[in-house]
Amino acid sequence: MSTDTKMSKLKQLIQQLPKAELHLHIEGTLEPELMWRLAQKHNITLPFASVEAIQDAYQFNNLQSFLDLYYQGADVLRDEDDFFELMWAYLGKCHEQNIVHTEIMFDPQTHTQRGITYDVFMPGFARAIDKAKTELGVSVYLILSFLRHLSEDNAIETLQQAQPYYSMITAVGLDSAELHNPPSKFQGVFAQAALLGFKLVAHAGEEGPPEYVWEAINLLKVDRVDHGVRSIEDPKLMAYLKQHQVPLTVCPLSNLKLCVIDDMREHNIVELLNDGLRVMVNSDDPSYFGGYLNENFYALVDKLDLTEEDTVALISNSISASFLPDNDKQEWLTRIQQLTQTLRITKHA
Ligand SMILES: Nc1ncnc2[nH]cnc12
Ligand SMILES: [Zn+2]
Repeated sequence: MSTDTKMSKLKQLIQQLPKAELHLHIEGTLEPELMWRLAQKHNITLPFASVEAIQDAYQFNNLQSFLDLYYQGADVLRDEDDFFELMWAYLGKCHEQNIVHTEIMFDPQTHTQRGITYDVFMPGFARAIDKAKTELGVSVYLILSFLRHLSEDNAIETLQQAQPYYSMITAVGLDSAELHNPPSKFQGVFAQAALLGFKLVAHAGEEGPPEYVWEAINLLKVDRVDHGVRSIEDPKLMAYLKQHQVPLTVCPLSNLKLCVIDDMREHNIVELLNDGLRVMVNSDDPSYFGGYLNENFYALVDKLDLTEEDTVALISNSISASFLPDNDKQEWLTRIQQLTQTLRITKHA
């Protein structure tokens, strides 16, 4: 079989296998077309002359340069229908890409800080999630994510304001500008969230040092680390992550777009996988980074010679590292194995 045929068969396998996505910011799925349409709907003047000009502005040199545009973009989200449309568009993508389960982060403070309350965005999200469950068969958990450039007191207030919606929320998370905002700053609010029964995740080791990953584990007691790619700089941390099978929700196109790496060929995801860590592929902010989940996988096939075995392991990890109940995980893992046998590219004797 030629290399091209093998690569295209692998891409078919990626498309066809059921997958979970565990690191996705709903505000990061706002496509330029929807941003443009909502700006017109609400009479908002954008600093862009056209949809193409928005797209052209998506050139970043670090996390902060992206965050500036991302928070500005989110300003077009004003009423319940806007949040419905945003969520519904992403869940339609999930259906197209065979993402059967997704654990979605949302940033309440991005909205409450501009006077948009939980009573606006949560019902919009709920409507889209219910519709996707019945019409598309996509299952959704929500992760309330705190903005780490704001204070811990503000995070505590944000957690309290969410109280009427606790039953819709599975976990809390930590995102935004990582450097100079270490996990230790949020120890109190994470302890409160744990007492309330929420699962815990935090971005760490994206731009920040391995020390931040240690803090997320030891001080915040997270169940998963978002990104975590800089863990590779600390052998003791690598050994810990392997021993405890702490999931790292890795986002290849994001790392490339935000200059965490200079070239996809340098990405360490396959190395982390081969070192025995529980890593999987995610899209982070697909509208801004040039691709949804499958496009992230395709980039690895094209640039990192991803094998069939690696692919199946990454996809299986997306299920096993999810917050789904164990019996659901088992069903999906069995389904992945069965389908892999049927669709097998490399035939073994
Ligand atoms: N990649 C990322 N890192 C930190 N905060 C984010 N918010 C949205 N995407 C993010
Ligand atoms: Zn992220």
